[in-house]
Amino acid sequence: MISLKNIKKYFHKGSVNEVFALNDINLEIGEGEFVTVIGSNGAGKSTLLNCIAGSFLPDSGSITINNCDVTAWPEYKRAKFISRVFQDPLLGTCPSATIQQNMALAIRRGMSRGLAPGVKTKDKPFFREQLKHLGLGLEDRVMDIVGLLSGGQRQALTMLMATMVRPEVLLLDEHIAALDPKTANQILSLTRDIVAEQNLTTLMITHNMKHAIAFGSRLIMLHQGRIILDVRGEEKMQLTVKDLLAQFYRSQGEELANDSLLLG
Ligand SMILES: Nc1ncnc2c1ncn2[C@@H]1O[C@H](COP(=O)(O)OP(=O)(O)OP(=O)(O)O)[C@@H](O)[C@H]1O
Repeated sequence: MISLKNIKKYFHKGSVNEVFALNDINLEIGEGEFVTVIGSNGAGKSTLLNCIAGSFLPDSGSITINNCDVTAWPEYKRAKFISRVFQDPLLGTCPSATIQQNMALAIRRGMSRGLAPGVKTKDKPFFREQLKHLGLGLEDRVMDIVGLLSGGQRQALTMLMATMVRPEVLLLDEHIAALDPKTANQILSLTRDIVAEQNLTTLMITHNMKHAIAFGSRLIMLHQGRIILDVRGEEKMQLTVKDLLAQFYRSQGEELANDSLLLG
């Protein structure tokens, strides 16, 4: 479970370029909840994930994961709880190492790394079994250098590696945005299966409103650093892209109304 209380995050505070990226975020995410996160460019989506992951610390507020206050923890210390998959498939893997060397690193998540661990003979059948689940034939290519894989194959491997040791929290930062539509759908299905099998607490940023509605158990919309929509269950299932667009334009309209008030 994740709990964010009164999270505020500024960039360039006190300067003319000041940005209020997260404006008093309060969010409780229960164990196994799969939250899709939408919002316009600059709404604060990545900043929210960065604050949870510890990529940077909030200016105020607190973050707890499974009742452990991690607010002041640096990113590397939170890594024992959190796995993250980015838009760029290059970021989740070591491209110059083989598939099984990458998996050997992933299986040691949260443990002290020490010197290069190498691939243990006893782990090899497990790696092949895991790869087989992907249905991409990668189980027959364990000695291939990861840099040779296509973006989709690599992102599938990244998803596998991110969840081989069950994380308490899975953060997906537009993880399908760089893929063609067919591959994106395959990775989304894989995501849904892994999240369901392991009952993972998950946040997934997407710009695709259809995906935001179809996937996950809860949907939040951010606008100017605030949560302006938070729906789950039946209410989420009834949502349409039209509803989301209406909400989106309403938030933009309010902004215009405020501006006109100010200018008036
Ligand atoms: N490291 C940073 N330094 C300065 N400003 C930043 C930094 N990171 C984010 N911002 C600013 O904070 C605001 C929120 O950015 P963020 O990346 O969280 O938005 P987003 O919703 O993820 O947008 P997008 O959909 O375009 O990726 C933006 O105005 C952005 O310019």
